[in-house]
Amino acid sequence: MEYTLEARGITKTYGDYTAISDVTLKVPKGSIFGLLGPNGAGKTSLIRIINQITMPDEGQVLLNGEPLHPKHIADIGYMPEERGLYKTMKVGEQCIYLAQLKGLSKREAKARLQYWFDRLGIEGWWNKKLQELSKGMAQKIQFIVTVLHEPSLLIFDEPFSGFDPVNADLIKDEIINLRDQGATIIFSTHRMESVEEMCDHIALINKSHLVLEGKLNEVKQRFRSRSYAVSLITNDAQSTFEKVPTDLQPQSTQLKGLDSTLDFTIQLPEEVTLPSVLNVLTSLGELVHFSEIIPSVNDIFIQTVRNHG
Ligand SMILES: Nc1ncnc2c1ncn2[C@@H]1O[C@H](COP(=O)(O)OP(=O)(O)OP(=O)(O)O)[C@@H](O)[C@H]1O
Repeated sequence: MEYTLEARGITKTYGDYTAISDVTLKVPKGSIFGLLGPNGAGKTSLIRIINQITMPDEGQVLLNGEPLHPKHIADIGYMPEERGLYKTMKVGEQCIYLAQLKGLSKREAKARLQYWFDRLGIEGWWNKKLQELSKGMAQKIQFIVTVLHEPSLLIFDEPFSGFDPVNADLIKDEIINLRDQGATIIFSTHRMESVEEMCDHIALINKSHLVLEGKLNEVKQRFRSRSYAVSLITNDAQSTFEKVPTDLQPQSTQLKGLDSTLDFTIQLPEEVTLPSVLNVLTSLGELVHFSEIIPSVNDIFIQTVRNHG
C-alpha cells in the first residue's frame, strides 16, 4: 500500500507539557482518515507539525515518502478550525492573493476560482468584503482557498462547524469528490456521525498517545462483542422476556404488552453458538428480527477513552 503521510515517533512538548508522545501512524493514499480524540488530546499539535507550523522535538514526518521539507507546503491544503482570512479585503482579491502564495499564477488562480465559485453557487460574492459574509459563507471561501491548488493531502479541522445541514452536505460531497479524484484527506472532528459516513481509516489520540488506529471496518471487527438485537412476537411479552435464559444477559428495550412485539438485546457468552440461541428464541415466539449490534464509532471512542482513563 502507498502512504501519502507517515508520522514516525513524533513527540512534541510545550515546556514541561507533552502534547504528543511517540506517535507513529500511516495515512494510506486516497483514504479519508479520521483523526479523533478528546479535547486537548494533541490532534491540532500533530496537524501543526504536519503543516510545518511547528517542529517536533523528536520523530519524523514523511510526505509521499520524502522527509517533510518547505517545498511540501504546496502539496498540503490545510483548513484550520480558526479560520484565518482578512476581514476587510474583498473576497475575489483575497482568494487570488492566497492562491498565488500557494504557487498559482494569477491567471490560473482566476480560472480555478471561477470554477469553484460557480460550483458552490457563490458567483455573486466576488466583490464583497469578507466582513460582509456570515460565518458559513466565509467558511465556503476558506474551503475553496484550501483546495484550490489541488494538493495531494488535504487536512480539514472540524470542516462542518458553522455550516447549516444543506451546506454541510454540500461540503461533505465535495470532500468525497476530491478523494475520488485522488487526494488524500485527513479530517479531525468531534462529529462521530461524519466519521461513520465518510472515513475509511481512523486514528484515536488520547492524552498525547496514539491508542487506536486502522481501517474503520477492521476496528469495528475488533470491537464486536457478540451482542444482538432481537424482536419476538408473542402473546405475553413480559412472561416471554422472563423465559430468555439469563446467561444471554437479556436487556429489554421495549415491552409492548399483549399480542405485540418484544424487543430486547442479548450478549452471547463465548461457549454459546448462534444456532443454539436461534433455537431458544424461536421456541419463545415468532422471531421477526435478529441482527448483530455493530459498535458505532461513538461507542468505540467512548470505550477506548474510558479504558485509557
Ligand atoms: N502553543 C502551546 N503552548 C502550550 N501548550 C499548548 C500549545 N498548544 C497546545 N497546547 C496544549 O497541548 C495539549 C494538546 O492541544 P491540542 O490543541 O493539540 O489538542 P486537540 O486534540 O486539538 O484538542 P481539541 O479537540 O480541543 O481541539 C493541550 O493540553 C493544550 O493546552
